[in-house]
Amino acid sequence: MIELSDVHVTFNPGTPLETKALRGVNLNVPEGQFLTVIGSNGAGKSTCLNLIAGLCRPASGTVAVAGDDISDWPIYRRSKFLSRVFQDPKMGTCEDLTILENFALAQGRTRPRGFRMAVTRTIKDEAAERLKVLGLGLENRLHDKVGLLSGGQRQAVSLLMATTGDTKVLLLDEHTAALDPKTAGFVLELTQSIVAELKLTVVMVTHSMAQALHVGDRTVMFHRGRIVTDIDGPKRAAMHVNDLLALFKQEQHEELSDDALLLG
Ligand SMILES: Nc1ncnc2c1ncn2[C@@H]1O[C@H](COP(=O)(O)OP(=O)(O)OP(=O)(O)O)[C@@H](O)[C@H]1O
Repeated sequence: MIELSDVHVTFNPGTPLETKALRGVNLNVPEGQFLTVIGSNGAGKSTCLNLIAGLCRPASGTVAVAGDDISDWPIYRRSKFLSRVFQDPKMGTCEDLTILENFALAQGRTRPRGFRMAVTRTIKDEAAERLKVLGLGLENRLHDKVGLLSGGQRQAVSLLMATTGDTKVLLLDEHTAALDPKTAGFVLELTQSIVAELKLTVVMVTHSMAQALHVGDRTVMFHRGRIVTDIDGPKRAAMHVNDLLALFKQEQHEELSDDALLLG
């Protein structure tokens, strides 16, 4: 479904600030797979998501989705099948618009020439139906401004909005990191149930090694712009957080500082 072939991304090339953020990344994420991505600070995780989302372009190599080389596609063209949820709950929603208006906006996401924000009865019914599943009573607050919601409520709404329409690929950029543990657990469970229901292909960046191992089907670890570990199946199922940490140290021949990765 998602295929990165020998991708290199370099920021500020040819200047003293040159940074090789991705250095020959090969990654094939099959349709329906839930991939978790972990790595130390500056390893290239966000750059990888940016590359798939179209926020940066490869210096060389290709990015393909469903067999199409999308390396040069503009963001709006990708948004027809791809969406993203960020760490900051404020990033996924417009606080000055109501919950319903935000849903209408999400529906318009797939249209290339600007968005239409017409709130039709269908959108209202769909929004209410999907919000009801959250069990937060938000289906009765369709006309409340999103700015009134808590961070967790807002992130749950962001997730619903990101998975409206024809979304096939979901990119999660540490989307539970800014939430308290209980709310993070709720949003993560919601994520897993939506992904299973809609059979989405997912790339989730996390700093939590436990989350990386226990959520999804496969885990890759980035270090200095390269994928250094790629585990799935029984090997991954039998692995504990400490094993993953040991594997990282073995791959890198170096010690990790405690703040580079969260062990919990
Ligand atoms: N827009 C940019 N301009 C210049 N350098 C950048 C830019 N974006 C990222 N970088 C650099 O590229 C490297 C990879 O950054 P990236 O954000 O992908 O890492 P990360 O693994 O997501 O790290 P973190 O966990 O700290 O968010 C880093 O050295 C970073 O400073």
